[in-house]
Amino acid sequence: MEERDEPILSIRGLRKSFGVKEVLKGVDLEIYKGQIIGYIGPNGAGKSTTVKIILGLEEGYAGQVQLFGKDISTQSAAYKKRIGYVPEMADLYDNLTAEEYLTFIGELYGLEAEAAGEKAGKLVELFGLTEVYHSRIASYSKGMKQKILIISSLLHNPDIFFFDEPINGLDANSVMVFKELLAQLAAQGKTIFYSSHIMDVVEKISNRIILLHNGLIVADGSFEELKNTNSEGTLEEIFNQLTGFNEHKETAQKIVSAVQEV
Ligand SMILES: Nc1ncnc2c1ncn2[C@@H]1O[C@H](COP(=O)(O)OP(=O)(O)OP(=O)(O)O)[C@@H](O)[C@H]1O
Repeated sequence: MEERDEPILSIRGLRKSFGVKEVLKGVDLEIYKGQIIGYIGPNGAGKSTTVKIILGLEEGYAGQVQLFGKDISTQSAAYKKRIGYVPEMADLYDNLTAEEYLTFIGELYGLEAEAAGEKAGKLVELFGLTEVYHSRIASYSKGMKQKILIISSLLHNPDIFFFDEPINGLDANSVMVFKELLAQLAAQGKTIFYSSHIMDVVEKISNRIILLHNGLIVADGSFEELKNTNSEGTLEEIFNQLTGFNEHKETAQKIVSAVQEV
């Protein structure tokens, strides 16, 4: 068993407002090495905002965020080299080839150009992209671009990963590889923070699920634990229950009526 005394990520009383709108209203979290956290919540709940604060991309918050045992507001930016990040939407440098882009990213993370190129080449092959390695990213399909983002997050062998809808656009076989990759990375002691709306995937891959709703954590536990404390069966149903939503049929009917009007 891993030593679990020291959390790798610790968040206390995190609050964040945009104008008069308070998005995070006091989030408390302790995350340990080797955990796969499914971070879920309705649209606009504040999931990306939480991740951006941890990554140092969003300032002006109240509360404390410690990563790798130190407050992120006082430690040097070097801590970012221990983070792998797949954002939900990314501007890839479309005019570059994957080789150019990945070598560049590897260098940003402190790898030597040659080592970065070699590692990128190996990962590109394992992700089945060798044929297009020297083509411009602009010519890639959606799933191929997503694989490049995933490779970018892995290149520098980080200790913690933040994935935001990482399997967007991946085909079924690639999803299987990715899910297995998460399990094996976690078994190596890597920590994974996985934000997604695909409930059946979150249910299967996470060993801890955290539900953010109206700026607060309203559920935190393994899927089994959530099932025991809530009457419903699947994670989708637990999500509906905890966010107080049961109007999908009525809402769909109203949309159909609105579409058919005039
Ligand atoms: N830069 C910003 N300026 C103003 N409001 C913002 C900004 N960033 C986020 N917000 C607001 O904060 C709230 C939370 O946004 P956030 O992107 O964190 O939600 P989310 O849980 O990731 O949602 P989704 O599931 O839709 O991706 C939303 O109401 C959003 O409009």
